[in-house]
Amino acid sequence: MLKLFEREQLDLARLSPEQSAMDVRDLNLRFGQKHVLHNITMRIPKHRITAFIGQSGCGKSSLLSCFNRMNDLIDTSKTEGEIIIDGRDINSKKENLSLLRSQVGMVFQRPNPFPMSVYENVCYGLRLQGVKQRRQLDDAVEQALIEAALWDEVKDRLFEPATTLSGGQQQRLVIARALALKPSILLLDEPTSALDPLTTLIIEELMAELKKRCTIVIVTHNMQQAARVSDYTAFLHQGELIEYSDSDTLFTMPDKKQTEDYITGRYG
Ligand SMILES: Nc1ncnc2c1ncn2[C@@H]1O[C@H](COP(=O)(O)OP(=O)(O)OP(=O)(O)O)[C@@H](O)[C@H]1O
Repeated sequence: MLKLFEREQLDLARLSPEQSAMDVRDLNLRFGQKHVLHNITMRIPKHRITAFIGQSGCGKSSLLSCFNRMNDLIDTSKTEGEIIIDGRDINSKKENLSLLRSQVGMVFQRPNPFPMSVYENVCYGLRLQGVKQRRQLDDAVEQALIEAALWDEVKDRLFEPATTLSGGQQQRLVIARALALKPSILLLDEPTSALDPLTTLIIEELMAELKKRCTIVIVTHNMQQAARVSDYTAFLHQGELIEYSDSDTLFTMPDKKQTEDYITGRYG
Protein backbone atom coordinates (compact mmCIF):
# COMPACT_ATOMS: atom_id res chain seq x y z
CA MET A 1 0.00 0.00 0.00
CA LEU A 2 1.35 3.43 -0.96
CA LYS A 3 2.24 5.42 2.14
CA LEU A 4 2.30 9.18 2.18
CA PHE A 5 5.12 9.33 4.68
CA GLU A 6 7.83 7.04 5.93
CA ARG A 7 8.09 6.82 9.70
CA GLU A 8 9.94 5.19 12.52
CA GLN A 9 7.85 2.59 14.33
CA LEU A 10 7.19 3.04 18.02
CA ASP A 11 6.21 0.27 20.38
CA LEU A 12 2.75 1.39 21.56
CA ALA A 13 2.95 -0.75 24.69
CA ARG A 14 6.19 0.90 25.77
CA LEU A 15 5.72 4.56 24.89
CA SER A 16 7.50 6.82 27.33
CA PRO A 17 5.65 9.87 28.69
CA GLU A 18 7.82 12.00 26.33
CA GLN A 19 6.59 9.97 23.36
CA SER A 20 2.90 10.06 24.39
CA ALA A 21 0.64 12.91 23.38
CA MET A 22 -2.19 11.34 25.36
CA ASP A 23 -2.38 8.56 27.89
CA VAL A 24 -5.94 7.27 28.15
CA ARG A 25 -6.64 5.15 31.23
CA ASP A 26 -9.78 3.14 31.89
CA LEU A 27 -11.99 5.60 30.08
CA ASN A 28 -15.73 5.01 30.28
CA LEU A 29 -18.40 7.20 28.73
CA ARG A 30 -22.13 7.07 29.22
CA PHE A 31 -24.94 9.04 27.62
CA GLY A 32 -27.72 8.60 30.18
CA GLN A 33 -28.19 4.83 30.56
CA LYS A 34 -26.25 4.08 27.38
CA HIS A 35 -22.72 2.85 28.07
CA VAL A 36 -20.88 4.08 24.98
CA LEU A 37 -17.16 3.56 25.75
CA HIS A 38 -15.88 0.65 27.85
CA ASN A 39 -12.57 0.82 29.71
CA ILE A 40 -10.55 2.36 26.90
CA THR A 41 -6.84 2.31 27.70
CA MET A 42 -4.39 3.49 25.07
CA ARG A 43 -1.48 5.80 24.47
CA ILE A 44 -1.54 8.10 21.47
CA PRO A 45 1.99 8.72 20.16
CA LYS A 46 3.26 12.26 19.64
CA HIS A 47 3.81 13.58 16.13
CA ARG A 48 2.10 10.64 14.54
CA ILE A 49 -1.29 10.15 12.88
CA THR A 50 -3.59 7.74 14.70
CA ALA A 51 -6.81 6.62 13.01
CA PHE A 52 -9.98 5.34 14.68
CA ILE A 53 -11.97 2.90 12.58
CA GLY A 54 -15.03 0.75 13.23
CA GLN A 55 -18.70 0.35 12.37
CA SER A 56 -21.08 3.26 12.55
CA GLY A 57 -22.10 3.84 16.16
CA CYS A 58 -19.11 2.01 17.70
CA GLY A 59 -18.00 5.17 19.52
CA LYS A 60 -15.22 6.66 17.37
CA SER A 61 -16.48 10.26 17.44
CA SER A 62 -17.43 10.01 21.11
CA LEU A 63 -13.90 8.87 21.95
CA LEU A 64 -12.40 11.69 19.89
CA SER A 65 -14.67 14.17 21.67
CA CYS A 66 -13.37 12.98 25.05
CA PHE A 67 -9.96 14.36 24.11
CA ASN A 68 -11.08 17.98 24.33
CA ARG A 69 -14.08 17.43 26.61
CA MET A 70 -16.62 18.22 23.89
CA ASN A 71 -18.93 15.60 25.40
CA ASP A 72 -19.34 17.96 28.35
CA LEU A 73 -21.71 19.90 26.11
CA ILE A 74 -24.13 16.94 26.22
CA ASP A 75 -26.16 17.12 29.43
CA THR A 76 -26.55 13.37 29.83
CA SER A 77 -22.86 12.54 29.37
CA LYS A 78 -20.82 11.06 32.19
CA THR A 79 -17.11 10.32 31.86
CA GLU A 80 -14.93 8.20 34.12
CA GLY A 81 -11.22 7.52 33.85
CA GLU A 82 -8.19 9.62 33.06
CA ILE A 83 -6.77 11.27 29.98
CA ILE A 84 -3.29 12.54 30.66
CA ILE A 85 -2.01 15.33 28.43
CA ASP A 86 1.24 17.08 29.33
CA GLY A 87 1.24 15.40 32.72
CA ARG A 88 -2.24 16.52 33.81
CA ASP A 89 -5.57 14.69 33.82
CA ILE A 90 -7.84 16.73 31.54
CA ASN A 91 -10.88 15.06 33.14
CA SER A 92 -10.10 16.86 36.36
CA LYS A 93 -12.72 19.38 37.54
CA LYS A 94 -9.98 22.00 37.62
CA GLU A 95 -9.30 21.74 33.88
CA ASN A 96 -9.60 25.07 32.04
CA LEU A 97 -11.77 24.03 29.07
CA SER A 98 -11.10 26.97 26.78
CA LEU A 99 -7.36 26.49 27.19
CA LEU A 100 -7.76 22.76 26.63
CA ARG A 101 -9.71 23.36 23.42
CA SER A 102 -7.03 25.64 22.05
CA GLN A 103 -4.40 23.04 22.91
CA VAL A 104 -6.52 20.23 21.42
CA GLY A 105 -8.11 21.57 18.24
CA MET A 106 -11.00 19.87 16.47
CA VAL A 107 -12.18 19.80 12.87
CA PHE A 108 -15.50 18.26 11.86
CA GLN A 109 -16.89 16.43 8.87
CA ARG A 110 -18.55 19.44 7.25
CA PRO A 111 -16.40 22.55 6.92
CA ASN A 112 -17.89 25.07 9.33
CA PRO A 113 -16.35 28.49 8.68
CA PHE A 114 -17.96 31.29 10.65
CA PRO A 115 -20.02 33.81 8.64
CA MET A 116 -17.19 36.33 8.48
CA SER A 117 -14.09 36.99 6.38
CA VAL A 118 -11.28 34.52 5.79
CA TYR A 119 -9.03 36.70 7.96
CA GLU A 120 -11.49 36.96 10.85
CA ASN A 121 -12.09 33.20 10.78
CA VAL A 122 -8.41 32.49 11.29
CA CYS A 123 -7.87 35.03 14.06
CA TYR A 124 -11.19 34.33 15.81
CA GLY A 125 -9.65 32.32 18.67
CA LEU A 126 -6.78 34.75 19.10
CA ARG A 127 -9.19 37.66 19.43
CA LEU A 128 -11.09 35.65 22.07
CA GLN A 129 -7.79 35.24 23.88
CA GLY A 130 -7.46 39.03 23.90
CA VAL A 131 -4.89 39.51 21.13
CA LYS A 132 -5.54 42.99 19.66
CA GLN A 133 -2.33 44.07 17.97
CA ARG A 134 -2.88 44.20 14.23
CA ARG A 135 0.68 43.17 13.40
CA GLN A 136 0.48 40.11 15.67
CA LEU A 137 -2.87 39.07 14.16
CA ASP A 138 -1.59 39.58 10.60
CA ASP A 139 1.45 37.40 11.27
CA ALA A 140 -0.59 34.68 12.96
CA VAL A 141 -3.13 34.60 10.12
CA GLU A 142 -0.42 34.36 7.49
CA GLN A 143 1.46 31.63 9.35
CA ALA A 144 -1.65 29.53 10.01
CA LEU A 145 -2.78 29.82 6.39
CA ILE A 146 0.69 28.81 5.17
CA GLU A 147 0.66 25.80 7.52
CA ALA A 148 -2.78 24.84 6.26
CA ALA A 149 -1.49 25.03 2.65
CA LEU A 150 -4.07 27.71 1.82
CA TRP A 151 -2.10 30.97 1.84
CA ASP A 152 -1.33 31.12 -1.89
CA GLU A 153 -4.98 30.58 -2.76
CA VAL A 154 -6.44 33.18 -0.40
CA LYS A 155 -3.77 35.82 0.20
CA ASP A 156 -5.54 38.20 -2.19
CA ARG A 157 -9.00 37.57 -0.77
CA LEU A 158 -8.43 37.66 2.97
CA PHE A 159 -11.33 40.04 3.53
CA GLU A 160 -13.88 38.18 1.42
CA PRO A 161 -16.51 36.06 3.18
CA ALA A 162 -15.17 32.60 4.03
CA THR A 163 -18.33 31.12 2.54
CA THR A 164 -17.11 32.11 -0.95
CA LEU A 165 -14.30 29.52 -0.70
CA SER A 166 -14.67 26.01 -2.14
CA GLY A 167 -15.45 23.09 0.20
CA GLY A 168 -11.82 21.94 0.27
CA GLN A 169 -10.61 25.48 0.88
CA GLN A 170 -13.15 25.91 3.67
CA GLN A 171 -11.92 22.71 5.34
CA ARG A 172 -8.30 23.97 5.17
CA LEU A 173 -9.51 27.32 6.52
CA VAL A 174 -11.06 25.57 9.51
CA ILE A 175 -7.77 23.71 10.01
CA ALA A 176 -5.95 27.08 9.85
CA ARG A 177 -8.37 28.45 12.47
CA ALA A 178 -7.35 25.62 14.80
CA LEU A 179 -3.64 25.98 13.93
CA ALA A 180 -3.63 29.70 14.77
CA LEU A 181 -3.98 28.66 18.42
CA LYS A 182 -0.85 26.49 18.18
CA PRO A 183 -2.50 23.23 19.21
CA SER A 184 -0.31 20.31 20.20
CA ILE A 185 -3.07 17.88 19.17
CA LEU A 186 -5.47 18.09 16.23
CA LEU A 187 -8.63 15.98 16.20
CA LEU A 188 -10.15 15.37 12.77
CA ASP A 189 -13.62 13.83 12.67
CA GLU A 190 -14.13 12.45 9.16
CA PRO A 191 -12.50 15.57 7.70
CA THR A 192 -12.75 14.49 4.06
CA SER A 193 -16.03 12.62 3.88
CA ALA A 194 -17.78 15.65 2.34
CA LEU A 195 -14.99 16.30 -0.17
CA ASP A 196 -14.16 15.02 -3.66
CA PRO A 197 -11.17 12.65 -4.21
CA LEU A 198 -8.75 15.33 -5.39
CA THR A 199 -9.54 17.65 -2.48
CA THR A 200 -9.30 14.65 -0.16
CA LEU A 201 -5.76 14.04 -1.42
CA ILE A 202 -4.83 17.67 -0.69
CA ILE A 203 -6.08 17.31 2.90
CA GLU A 204 -4.29 13.96 3.30
CA GLU A 205 -1.00 15.49 2.12
CA LEU A 206 -1.59 18.36 4.51
CA MET A 207 -2.01 15.91 7.41
CA ALA A 208 1.32 14.26 6.56
CA GLU A 209 2.93 17.71 6.71
CA LEU A 210 1.10 18.81 9.88
CA LYS A 211 2.19 15.86 11.98
CA LYS A 212 5.63 17.46 12.09
CA ARG A 213 4.15 20.18 14.29
CA CYS A 214 1.33 18.38 16.11
CA THR A 215 -0.18 15.02 16.91
CA ILE A 216 -3.16 14.04 14.76
CA VAL A 217 -6.06 11.75 15.60
CA ILE A 218 -8.50 11.08 12.79
CA VAL A 219 -11.85 9.30 12.66
CA THR A 220 -12.47 7.84 9.23
CA HIS A 221 -14.90 5.48 7.56
CA ASN A 222 -12.51 5.10 4.70
CA MET A 223 -10.15 2.21 5.38
CA GLN A 224 -7.96 3.03 2.39
CA GLN A 225 -7.53 6.46 3.88
CA ALA A 226 -6.65 5.06 7.30
CA ALA A 227 -4.09 2.72 5.73
CA ARG A 228 -2.70 5.51 3.55
CA VAL A 229 -2.28 8.29 6.05
CA SER A 230 -2.14 6.86 9.54
CA ASP A 231 0.85 5.50 11.40
CA TYR A 232 -1.31 3.72 13.98
CA THR A 233 -4.89 2.48 13.84
CA ALA A 234 -7.36 1.63 16.57
CA PHE A 235 -10.31 -0.61 15.74
CA LEU A 236 -13.35 -0.13 17.96
CA HIS A 237 -16.40 -2.35 18.21
CA GLN A 238 -19.44 -1.55 20.34
CA GLY A 239 -17.49 0.87 22.48
CA GLU A 240 -14.54 -1.44 23.09
CA LEU A 241 -11.02 -1.06 21.83
CA ILE A 242 -10.53 -4.37 20.06
CA GLU A 243 -7.15 -3.84 18.44
CA TYR A 244 -4.62 -1.04 18.32
CA SER A 245 -1.34 -1.29 16.49
CA ASP A 246 0.76 0.18 13.75
CA SER A 247 -1.38 0.53 10.65
CA ASP A 248 0.67 -1.81 8.47
CA THR A 249 0.18 -4.67 10.91
CA LEU A 250 -3.48 -3.94 11.59
CA PHE A 251 -4.38 -3.85 7.92
CA THR A 252 -2.23 -6.75 6.75
CA MET A 253 -1.95 -9.12 9.75
CA PRO A 254 -4.66 -8.24 12.27
CA ASP A 255 -4.43 -10.10 15.52
CA LYS A 256 -8.16 -10.38 16.25
CA LYS A 257 -10.83 -12.10 14.19
CA GLN A 258 -13.21 -9.16 14.67
CA THR A 259 -10.64 -6.79 13.15
CA GLU A 260 -10.08 -9.13 10.23
CA ASP A 261 -13.82 -9.45 9.63
CA TYR A 262 -14.18 -5.68 9.65
CA ILE A 263 -11.27 -4.82 7.38
CA THR A 264 -12.18 -7.55 4.91
CA GLY A 265 -15.73 -6.25 4.78
CA ARG A 266 -17.39 -9.27 6.39
CA TYR A 267 -19.42 -6.91 8.52
CA GLY A 268 -19.91 -3.20 8.93
N1 LIG B 1 -25.73 13.03 22.21
C1 LIG B 1 -25.94 11.72 22.33
N2 LIG B 1 -26.90 11.24 23.16
C2 LIG B 1 -27.11 9.91 23.28
N3 LIG B 1 -26.42 8.97 22.61
C3 LIG B 1 -25.46 9.39 21.78
C4 LIG B 1 -25.16 10.77 21.59
N4 LIG B 1 -24.15 10.87 20.69
C5 LIG B 1 -23.83 9.60 20.34
N5 LIG B 1 -24.61 8.72 20.98
C6 LIG B 1 -24.56 7.26 20.89
O1 LIG B 1 -23.25 6.85 21.22
C7 LIG B 1 -22.87 5.75 20.41
C8 LIG B 1 -21.55 6.09 19.73
O2 LIG B 1 -21.79 7.13 18.80
P1 LIG B 1 -20.61 7.78 17.97
O3 LIG B 1 -21.17 8.92 17.20
O4 LIG B 1 -19.47 8.03 18.85
O5 LIG B 1 -20.23 6.58 16.98
P2 LIG B 1 -19.34 6.60 15.69
O6 LIG B 1 -18.56 5.32 15.72
O7 LIG B 1 -18.57 7.85 15.59
O8 LIG B 1 -20.45 6.54 14.55
P3 LIG B 1 -20.45 7.11 13.06
O9 LIG B 1 -19.37 6.36 12.36
O10 LIG B 1 -21.81 6.76 12.56
O11 LIG B 1 -20.21 8.59 13.14
C9 LIG B 1 -24.01 5.49 19.45
O12 LIG B 1 -24.79 4.45 19.98
C10 LIG B 1 -24.77 6.78 19.45
O13 LIG B 1 -26.14 6.55 19.20
